Amino acid sequence: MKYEWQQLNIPELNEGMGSKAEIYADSLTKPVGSLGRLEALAIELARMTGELFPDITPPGVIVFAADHGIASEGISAYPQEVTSQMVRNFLNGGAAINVFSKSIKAVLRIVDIGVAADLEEEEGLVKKKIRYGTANFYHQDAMSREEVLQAIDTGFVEAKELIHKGVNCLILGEMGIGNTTASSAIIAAVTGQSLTELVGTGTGINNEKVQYKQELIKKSIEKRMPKTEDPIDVLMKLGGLEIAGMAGAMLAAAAHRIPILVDGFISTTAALIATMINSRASDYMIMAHRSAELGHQTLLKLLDKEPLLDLGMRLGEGSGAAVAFPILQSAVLMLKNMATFETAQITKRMKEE
Ligand SMILES: Cc1cc2ncn([C@H]3O[C@H](COP(=O)(O)O)[C@@H](O)[C@H]3O)c2cc1C
Ligand SMILES: O=C(O)c1cccnc1
Repeated sequence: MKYEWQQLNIPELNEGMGSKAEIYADSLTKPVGSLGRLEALAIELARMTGELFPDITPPGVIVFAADHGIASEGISAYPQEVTSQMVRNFLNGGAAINVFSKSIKAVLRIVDIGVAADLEEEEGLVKKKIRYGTANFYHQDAMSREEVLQAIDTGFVEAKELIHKGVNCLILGEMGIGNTTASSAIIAAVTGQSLTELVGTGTGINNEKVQYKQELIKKSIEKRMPKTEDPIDVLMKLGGLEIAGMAGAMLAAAAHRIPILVDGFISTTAALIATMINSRASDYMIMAHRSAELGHQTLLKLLDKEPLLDLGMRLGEGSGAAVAFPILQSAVLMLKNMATFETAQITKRMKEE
């Protein structure tokens, strides 16, 4: 054991605080249960943080960028260079995640964990490149075992730093052309679920290409033979560096009782990996939205998690989670700032016969 996250002690949920939040929510000036899922969220957040009125601001958004060798098989609607071009866009403030991060006053970090191009020093760019993209997993392992460990650790350290700076809720995002292919492959390898339920259109490929993508993943899994129960082996065989980084960051958040707002298909794949590394990590995850990417539905069912939103989004970058953050904040403020029946002198619910 070389890395902190390999022997992580993730605290149990604080059930006592959850019960307190439940009782307190019923004392607020509204019919019992009338704020629906917001009430459940307030209880979940109390369990996670161990506080009745947790402060989940400021949120932190870490976008990990990395390339995928499998992109050379033509499984994306966009070419590989879009990854590095989008990193520049993130740094210039022009991407969707910039806009949404700003509106929730998030601390935003962009991490080059494996882009297949040299990026110039620039303010806001965290340069932690482990390699210039993964290898094409149809022909060879995506990376070495040590590179997987380094990538997870990079995410872990990055998230820990943000948490020490005061970030109280964590959103992970990614940029990496070809990463829906890596994600579908990972989920198929781990769950054995049929590829027809896991492979979608990603950035917008046609049906013929989707079939080719399925076939390519099937053959690659047969060739690489990832060890189903070993998340490190799965990442080593299939990639990618940004998925490993996101998983590491999730582990850091869980260890610090920081709620994780999970974005779409790629983020949830990282959530699956983090949960395989440490099953308690899942206790600290709230699924922000249902991505329109086909496999996300299947994955959410497997993880037994219900997302907050369903807006037909299929972007990644952490965008859906950033859009969902105000819902979490509403849940916190409901509990913290509403009057109780007692303080507002309102007559309580009648007893039924
Ligand atoms: C301009 C642009 C911005 C993006 N932002 C996120 N993605 C998303 O699309 C990619 C995955 O889809 P596929 O597997 O089909 O390549 C990832 O980079 C993901 O973050 C983008 C894709 C593009 C083209
Ligand atoms: O849901 C996602 O994360 C997603 C979907 C399609 C393309 N990129 C990301």
